[in-house]
Amino acid sequence: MRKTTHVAAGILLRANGSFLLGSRPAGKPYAGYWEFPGGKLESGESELDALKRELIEEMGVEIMSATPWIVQNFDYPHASVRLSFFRISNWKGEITAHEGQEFAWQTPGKLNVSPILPANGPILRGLALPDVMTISNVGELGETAFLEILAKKQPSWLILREPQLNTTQYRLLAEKVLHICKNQQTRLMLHNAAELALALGADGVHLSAHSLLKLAKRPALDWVGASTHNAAELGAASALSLDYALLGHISPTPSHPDAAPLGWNSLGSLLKQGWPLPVYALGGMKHSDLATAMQHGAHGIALMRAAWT
Ligand SMILES: Nc1nc2c([nH]c(=O)n2[C@@H]2O[C@H](COP(=O)(O)OP(=O)(O)OP(=O)(O)O)[C@@H](O)[C@H]2O)c(=O)[nH]1
Ligand SMILES: [Mg+2]
Repeated sequence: MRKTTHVAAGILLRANGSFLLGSRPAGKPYAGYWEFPGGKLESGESELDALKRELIEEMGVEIMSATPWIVQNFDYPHASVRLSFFRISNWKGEITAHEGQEFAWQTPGKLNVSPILPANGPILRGLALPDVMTISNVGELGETAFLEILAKKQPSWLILREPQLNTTQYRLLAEKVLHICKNQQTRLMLHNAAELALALGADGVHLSAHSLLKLAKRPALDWVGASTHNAAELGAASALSLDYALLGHISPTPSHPDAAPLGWNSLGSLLKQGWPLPVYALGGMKHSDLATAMQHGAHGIALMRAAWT
């Protein structure tokens, strides 16, 4: 087996969600391809230390805070790389091309530069995911109240998970919810219902861990995510190239009164193993938990009760 080169790369993010790409300088492998600024770890260096050094060297930027994001392994003809991506929304210094590269701010889902480094293609989709994923709560709120709050709050993404409904009831609800979501540009993920999502034209499907483990291939929908509880299930979601995973439950929640919560430390150690997909902290989350979740390597938080109050 050949040696793996460890690389740290930084995603500079502006408040409007746009992110920075740089072109690789002449003389390097894949010159002219677009990438996230960063480079190889030197011996004994941590990923974050390497990233801080590279961003100063390559572009005169001092990182004020960065949170670990996803880890992508990729085999190039010239090297096998393990890329650890960080999200950076707080930095100091003028962005300056110290290596003759070009820089371009990009909008998720609407890239206007090319080509992109092959390892980066799959991860760019993750930048279109929201910090807060919302999960429906018709079960506790009742349908009328839920639909009203949905139209008022207009979340950017919604997972319609209502296990108390039978197939017919769920389909009827999904039709109403989809109508509201289309009007207000909320992306809608149906729960364990890939065929219904295709038939109705919903944005994707969200799988329970149980369904995830039974699947041999990714359902043919634009967006596919899954609920997970441990490394084996995160591994299954990664192997199917899913777009995101929810991981929980992290804090005590009335949804799982008997099961012990994972807690932030276990979430942190699980995510430190490095997964190629964004992971949301789920279970007993409040809006105020977002920063803690991100510091532990999560992409964001998934809210059920707290999303609708
Ligand atoms: N910086 C960076 N490297 C990436 C990305 N995606 C990706 O596949 N790589 C690969 O990771 C490796 C690290 O690249 P690098 O050339 O930036 O390393 P470096 O800054 O330390 O350069 P040097 O070795 O010339 O000093 C390359 O094989 C590159 O193709 C990315 O988004 N950013
Ligand atoms: Mg570099």
